[in-house]
Amino acid sequence: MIIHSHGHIQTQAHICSSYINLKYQQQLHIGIGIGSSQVCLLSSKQHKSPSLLVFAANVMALPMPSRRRRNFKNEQENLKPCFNNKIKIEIASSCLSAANSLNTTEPAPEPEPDNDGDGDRDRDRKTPELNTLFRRFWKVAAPYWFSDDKVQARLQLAAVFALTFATTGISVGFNFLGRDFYNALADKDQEQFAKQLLYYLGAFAGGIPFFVLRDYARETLALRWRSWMTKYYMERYLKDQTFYKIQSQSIIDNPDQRIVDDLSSFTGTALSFSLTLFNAAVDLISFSNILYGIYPPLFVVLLVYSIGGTAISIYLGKGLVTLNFLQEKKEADFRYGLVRVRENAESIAFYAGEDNEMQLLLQRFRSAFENLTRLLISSRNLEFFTSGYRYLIQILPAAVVAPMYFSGKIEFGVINQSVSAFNHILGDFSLIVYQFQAISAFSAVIDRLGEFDDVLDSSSSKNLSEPLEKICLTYCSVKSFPTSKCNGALSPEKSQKLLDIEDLTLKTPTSKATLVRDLSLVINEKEHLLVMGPSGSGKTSLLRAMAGLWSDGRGKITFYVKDREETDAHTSDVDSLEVNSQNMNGELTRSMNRNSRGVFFLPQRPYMVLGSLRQQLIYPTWTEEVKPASDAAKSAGLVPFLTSAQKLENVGRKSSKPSTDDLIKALEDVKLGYILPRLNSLDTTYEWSSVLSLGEQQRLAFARLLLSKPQIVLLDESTSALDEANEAHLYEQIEAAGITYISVGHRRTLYDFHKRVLRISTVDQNSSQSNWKLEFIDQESLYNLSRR
Ligand SMILES: Nc1ncnc2c1ncn2[C@@H]1O[C@H](COP(=O)(O)OP(=O)(O)OP(=O)(O)O)[C@@H](O)[C@H]1O
Repeated sequence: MIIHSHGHIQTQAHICSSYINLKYQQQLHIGIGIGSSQVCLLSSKQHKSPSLLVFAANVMALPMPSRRRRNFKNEQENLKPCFNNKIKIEIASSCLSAANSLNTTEPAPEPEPDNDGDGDRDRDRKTPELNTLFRRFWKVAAPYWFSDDKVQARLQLAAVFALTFATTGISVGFNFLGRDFYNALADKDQEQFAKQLLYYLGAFAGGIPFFVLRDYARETLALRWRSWMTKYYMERYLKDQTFYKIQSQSIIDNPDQRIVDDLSSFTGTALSFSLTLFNAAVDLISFSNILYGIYPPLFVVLLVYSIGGTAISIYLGKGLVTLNFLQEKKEADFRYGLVRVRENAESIAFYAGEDNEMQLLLQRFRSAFENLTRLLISSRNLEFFTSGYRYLIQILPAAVVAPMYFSGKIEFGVINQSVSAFNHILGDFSLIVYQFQAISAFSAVIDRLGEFDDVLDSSSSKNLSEPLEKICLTYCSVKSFPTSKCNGALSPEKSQKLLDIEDLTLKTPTSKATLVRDLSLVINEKEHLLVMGPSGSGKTSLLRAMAGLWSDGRGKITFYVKDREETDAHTSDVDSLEVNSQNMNGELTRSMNRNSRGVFFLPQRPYMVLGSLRQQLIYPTWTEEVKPASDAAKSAGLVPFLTSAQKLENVGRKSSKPSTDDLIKALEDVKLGYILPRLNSLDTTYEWSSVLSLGEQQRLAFARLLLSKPQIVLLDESTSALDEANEAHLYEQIEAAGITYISVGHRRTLYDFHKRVLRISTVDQNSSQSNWKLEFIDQESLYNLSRR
């Protein structure tokens, strides 16, 4: 069986294969051949199975990574017969070989044009099931109410409910006051009328503060809830390099919008909806009694009317959830497009790319506009119904009760009372009809946040897309030189060793193309290494693997570094901290280790944080204490969970934060002292990536490095924007600081600062030969060469 599909399915099939790999490696082998433009999912001819066909068809149909996982779980049921029959299907890792061997592939059809690049996904999007929505709602909403802040949260919630209860009581009181007021009016009883008027005014004065306080308490609680959720989501987003995985693998759209807008509307709406429901329940009980007491058939008519109305509005508005979901996404895409223009203002201005930008932005806006038009049409159709529903019945209670008034069975005020009670109950029964648009928008928010939550969870537990075999990254914490031992064996030469790479084969995360094959290498202290090779051969990727960002492949990378925390202790132990695919907790420690364990990384593109020059310099080794933004915030008592993050982050760093003098010296060491007079102080904030030249930004990055004083640093073309004199100066500085470095670069001038060169060539995917060569750099012959 061969199934063809578009290129974008490659990853999906691949992830499924990884999933099978993890779960059913022993029982199941599936042949997945991935061609450059198509996917072939093969079963061996002698083991045809309808279940496998179903599975294969579903793999092809899956639209998004998150849904892919969910849907695929269901397919396990379909696949069970295959496992039971012990069908053997082969996992082919190479797509080309499978596609070529079959030689029966058909060209993939041209994809339809797509406005925002996500058309397929958008078109495939279905209205979520009600139970999925409920599950997601609970998953997103529950953690706060069981968190450290739960006592305060529950107390505030109780207060809000009590105030809501009080306001319902006040409404019932107004209903009776209204009845007596109109009775006095109809009886032309002036004295009674004046008395009722006074009661009315008194009730207003006493009752209205309850309404105001209820709203204030609700909004304060919503803000507190949102603050906690924001921190909770940001922590999970930033932990374990999840932000990097989400971005580099395009797992979900606009996580930033989900953290900012969706969380805000989720907390606000969830609270107001729960109160509305509570209010409606209390209201219903109170006013049902009144209405039922006046005329029971009126109550029954109302019940039938509202149940019918709810059913029709659900039918008419069922597409609104998806449209609202897409609207949020498209608006966020458009806003992100504008942010990119702001961030890349200079490059766009140099290119004079305004017209293209305008075109791209318009395309995004048009996509949002088209969806909004569809949303408006659906809302309009629903509105026809809800308006009719709302007004059609307005005169019913008066019309039904009037004959009783004419026959003298009830007083005039009772007509007013019945209309008021009727409207209250109608409102309570018709919550879904009246609030349908808000409910559908809220459902979209739940769906987006639930999806995000699932992704964050899968990232922090076990990433299903990660294969069983992967690179093992280890930090061996050496507490004292030179008598250290590792794994029980005394090993004097290990005292010098900083990095050991054993049989490393590195692959790209998505296409799984091999970049480096069977690399073995040891770096001792001061044995600076230069990594060279053609563009795209995998030099940066090698550093990515060392930094723990990429882990596809096999082999072992071990850092032997003095733990900063224990540098002062001078014990003679070695503590090995292994991080591998089997160890979920180890996974969590991977990025923390690198930062706190004397391994530093300077990326190819200098990164300037949003903040002052001081914050630039201490990044990422230390953080500034968070101060309340204003006195008002201080006096209002800032919620505790918004200040604790910094303290946590600084745990494990014993080296004290550099003083202002240290920072100035570091700037002077990288020849950046001249920028200080331009600024008022180290605490002035600028848009640094626009204010500093690229070379200055690179020098600033070296100042960070000198302040942090790691034992080993990975430099990815970190001096590419500098002149040779500045480059030499920076290398001298880090050499003098005792930092061992591994540099990636193309320039011949870099030979002067390194002892060895690792040459990586572009890998031949069809051969099994290693693609690297390690050479010593003969400084003397280089010197002679340069003199000639
Ligand atoms: N996220 C990714 N997913 C899949 N492939 C990637 C990803 N990022 C980079 N690649 C590919 O991996 C290969 C190696 O990239 P890498 O950045 O390591 O190259 P390099 O040798 O550092 O190149 P240069 O000298 O141009 O900086 C390239 O073919 C690149 O297209």
